[in-house]
Amino acid sequence: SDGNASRQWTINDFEIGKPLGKGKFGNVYLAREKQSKFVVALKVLFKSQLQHSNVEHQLRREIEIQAHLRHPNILRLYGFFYDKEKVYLILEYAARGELYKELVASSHFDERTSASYILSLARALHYCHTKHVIHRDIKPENLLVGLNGELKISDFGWSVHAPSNRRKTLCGTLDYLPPEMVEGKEHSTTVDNWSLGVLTYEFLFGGPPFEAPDHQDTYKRIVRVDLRFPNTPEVSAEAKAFIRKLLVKDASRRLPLPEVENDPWIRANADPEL
Ligand SMILES: O=C(O)Cn1ncc2ncnc(NCCc3cnc(NC(=O)Nc4cccc(Cl)c4)s3)c21
Repeated sequence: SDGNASRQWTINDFEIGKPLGKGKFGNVYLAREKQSKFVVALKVLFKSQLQHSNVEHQLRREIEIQAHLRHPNILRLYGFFYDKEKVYLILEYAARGELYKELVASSHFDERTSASYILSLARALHYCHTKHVIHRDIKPENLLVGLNGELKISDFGWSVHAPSNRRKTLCGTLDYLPPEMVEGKEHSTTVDNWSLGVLTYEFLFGGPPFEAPDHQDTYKRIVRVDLRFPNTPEVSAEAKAFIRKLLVKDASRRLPLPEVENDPWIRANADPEL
């Protein structure tokens, strides 16, 4: 309930468990709130590093945005607290960790698994877009898996309100960015539609579509929409047709997210229980 979100937590309210992951700004630990015995993930961020990288405003925006998002496929940010040198994010615990590890372990997903994940993602992103929130950083590392295999979009550290021309300092990979963002132009919610297409390709083929030895080559392949499909693994024509509906240079012509569930490939392959 929101009653808890606003109370002042301290680190002494939690028992800290095993580290779940190591990040650029700090680590994530399994933790349990002592009174309620509620299990969470606790991300510990060092203020010094946040200040050094000048991202405090981004963190504040993330906390603000996440406070208003409630969806089964969006990882909850229950609240935060801080002490002299650290900021702590109280996060929903995703018991099966990063989807990325499963993708690497199996090299690629089959069409039913891929379509089911993509449908969940489309619904979560459409929910964000109805609240004028663009995630902007949809990639396997930001997708977590819950106890029952359900997908959770996480890390709204790069999200903004639409429309935006806020530069995404291209420190990370360009692979998931649409042409309008790599070109630094104004962009809107449909940047996430593009990323959904990149992700579909990566689930099915094991790597992103515009991968290249260096930034410049990736940049060129994205702005030219230089999309090629390898002959292996074997992928259906319907899957390729679905990807082509999202990887469209003209942002206004990308498949709208509410129409994803009516796509023939999604209908034929996504788990109807979703
Ligand atoms: O820990 C792992 O590696 C994987 N793992 N495994 C299970 C699990 N369950 C829950 N969460 C996990 N990880 C944290 C996911 C995040 C959610 N939201 C974030 N936000 C953020 O980092 N914001 C942020 C940071 C620094 C600067 C700025 Cl500007 C913004 S990180 C889990």
